Amino acid sequence: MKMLKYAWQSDLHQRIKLLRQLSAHIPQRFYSSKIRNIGILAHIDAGKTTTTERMLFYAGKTRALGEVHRGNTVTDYLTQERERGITICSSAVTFPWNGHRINLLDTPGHIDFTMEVEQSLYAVDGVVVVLDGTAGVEAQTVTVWTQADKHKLPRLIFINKMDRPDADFDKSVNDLKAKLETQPVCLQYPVKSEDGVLAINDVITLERLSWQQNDLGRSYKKTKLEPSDDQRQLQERRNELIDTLSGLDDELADVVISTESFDNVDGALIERALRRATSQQKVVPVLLGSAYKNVGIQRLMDAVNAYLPAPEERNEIYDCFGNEVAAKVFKIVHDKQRGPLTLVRILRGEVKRGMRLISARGQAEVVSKLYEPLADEYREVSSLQAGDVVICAGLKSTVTGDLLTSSQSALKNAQKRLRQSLGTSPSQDEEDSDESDELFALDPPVPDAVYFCSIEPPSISSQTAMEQALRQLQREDPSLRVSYDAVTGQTVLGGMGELHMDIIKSRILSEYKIDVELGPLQIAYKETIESAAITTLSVEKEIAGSKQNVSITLELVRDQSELFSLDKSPENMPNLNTLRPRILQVLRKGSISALERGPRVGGQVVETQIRLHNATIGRGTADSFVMATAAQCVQKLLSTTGTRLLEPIMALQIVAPSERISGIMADLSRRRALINDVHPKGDRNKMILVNAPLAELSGYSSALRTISSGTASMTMQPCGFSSMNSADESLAERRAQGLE
Ligand SMILES: Nc1nc2c(ncn2[C@@H]2O[C@H](COP(=O)(O)OP(=O)(O)OP(=O)(O)O)[C@@H](O)[C@H]2O)c(=O)[nH]1
Repeated sequence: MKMLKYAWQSDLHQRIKLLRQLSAHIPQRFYSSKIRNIGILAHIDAGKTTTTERMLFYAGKTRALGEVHRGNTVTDYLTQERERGITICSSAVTFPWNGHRINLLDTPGHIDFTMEVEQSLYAVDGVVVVLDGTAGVEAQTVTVWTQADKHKLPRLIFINKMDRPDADFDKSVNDLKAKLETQPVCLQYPVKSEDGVLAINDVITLERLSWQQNDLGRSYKKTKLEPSDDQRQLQERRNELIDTLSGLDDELADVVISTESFDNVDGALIERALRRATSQQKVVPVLLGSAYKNVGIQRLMDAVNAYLPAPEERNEIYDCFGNEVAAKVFKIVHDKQRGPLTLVRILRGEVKRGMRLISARGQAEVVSKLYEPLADEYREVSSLQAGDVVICAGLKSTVTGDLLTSSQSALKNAQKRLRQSLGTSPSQDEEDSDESDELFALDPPVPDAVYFCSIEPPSISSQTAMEQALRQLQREDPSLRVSYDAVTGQTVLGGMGELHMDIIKSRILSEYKIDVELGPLQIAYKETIESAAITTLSVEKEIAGSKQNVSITLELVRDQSELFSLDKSPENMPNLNTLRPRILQVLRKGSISALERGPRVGGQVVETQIRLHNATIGRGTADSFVMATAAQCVQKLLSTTGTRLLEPIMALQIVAPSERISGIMADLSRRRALINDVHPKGDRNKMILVNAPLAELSGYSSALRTISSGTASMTMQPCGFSSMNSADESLAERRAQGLE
């Protein structure tokens, strides 16, 4: 079975063997219009894994149909995934289809793993978004859609679960327009027989497609529709499709104008126009089916070949790199013998063995070896081209999400061109890494941690090994935060949720053989100052016979534009002008480090700017002393001025029968929730859109089940941080101290 599971496999050979199936292994001469690198994205439980299973089956890659509820699917291969019936880490499968090779990444739909989805998008050229036909566009659909937007990825929609009696195709299509503001073009419509069996009317061919169930949907019948109301309606829909496309495509428009009729437009011409319009993201083709009942999957695969772009067709957003090398790290895997292997999608240029690559963060690395995963062996190669996915050995500090280029100047030039194309003004301080990162905007944003917990090794002797494991895991998964609490002496993990932490724990056990203990999960509050404050700290010490002397004046102000700035008032400028850039960097680093842990609950201090008024540094004073004094000065300011707590807020979408709504709302109001909207959803249901503090939502899904007698469904995702009243703050503080 050919598949790629690049997340947790410890055996290098196995991993490479599987990796070869991603597009990288296609030698340049075959590497062409016949490859499709696609991602499959959806809200949790929409049916991605079931759809992928069918694709593998019909492509002849598996002999039996895997089912999520039986725990025997190909892509959900981890014990945790199979037990829980959900996808946790991206996995990729490859299969041939009608002379093409489709490399498909199945991504997690659970909110804890949004970062995983984000990384995968750097490796694909197009996306299939799966909707649950009974639910339409859901919360996580909007999230993944926005991610695909950011990557400018052409998309297809597959409206799944159309076998279910409560599925509503038109509602899902309307949702696409209303909630995703996209232009869907329906290539198919559902038809159901009297006994509820799903078939599909094909708009382009005017055929009815009916799947045979005695061969698990391997074959399907195409019947030309005889003149009838159905046929006329479908013809009208075909005309509408041509009309829409001819407004977007010159070739089609020319034919329509010259023949003065829609009837003479053949299917191939429509498909070509559709391909161009999809690639340019002017339209999104919509298909439908039922993965579970084996209906419609082959046509979805046909559509992937027909309408989603080949790698070579989708590079324009990386034009800012010209002919220079640009490559994106989308996954790091660790191998015991060979160390970190970096999976890279080459966006522009050619990556060569021995090449020096620079990350957008300014770190230089040398690619010691370059592998093209080919045939049954991974094969060392000397170079690979744009569009390929390759494995680089030797990159030591690169992290998932890094952008690599061939030189600092290539990076700067690309940044300049990107700025121009984005229409943003040049940075005043080109050296300021925070700012250039922001301008470059090619790094995936790392979501804020909303939970944290302590992590302890089984014995002191395995502390170093645990720290090493965490460092490696962090390179792979930037949404995992690791810090050290100097007060308790504990290592602290920050992350996206309970599942995220659980997975980290089980990875440390399975991959590093350390049985770590996690402390209770706690909410990751942030802190912010209430009002501006200024202070001067002068420290003088003798260390190893050398006199250390620093006097520094810092101010804290409420401002989230920059973390650190210079007070450029006339009285301070003469002093600041005497400070070397290196010393400024040291002062900056030291004072910013103190914002990592606020005085109240150890939360990150945000929306706070440190302003340097002046600094006097004695001759021979060590940088480390300057840095520590700057940090101390900020700590002093924070504890004297005091901070307010900010708590993580979750956005919830709750759907329940109308008669249950009042009970749910009453419960929500006890949870300090803010109801944003309540609107009808279908004939019998209502949807509540609400923001509520994470602290009030512990065990909420089971509470909701009880209140609604199991009739309500819910999604939630982090939507920012909000201030709290004093009573809630004190409660949070007591909880953080373990007093509640
Ligand atoms: N009736 C019906 N059920 C389906 C269909 N497709 C999937 N399901 C069921 O829906 C549930 C979720 O399916 P999955 O394939 O795991 O969904 P997913 O999107 O991969 O879920 P995550 O990976 O956890 O995000 C399973 O119980 C499937 O059997 C369908 O077409 N019709």
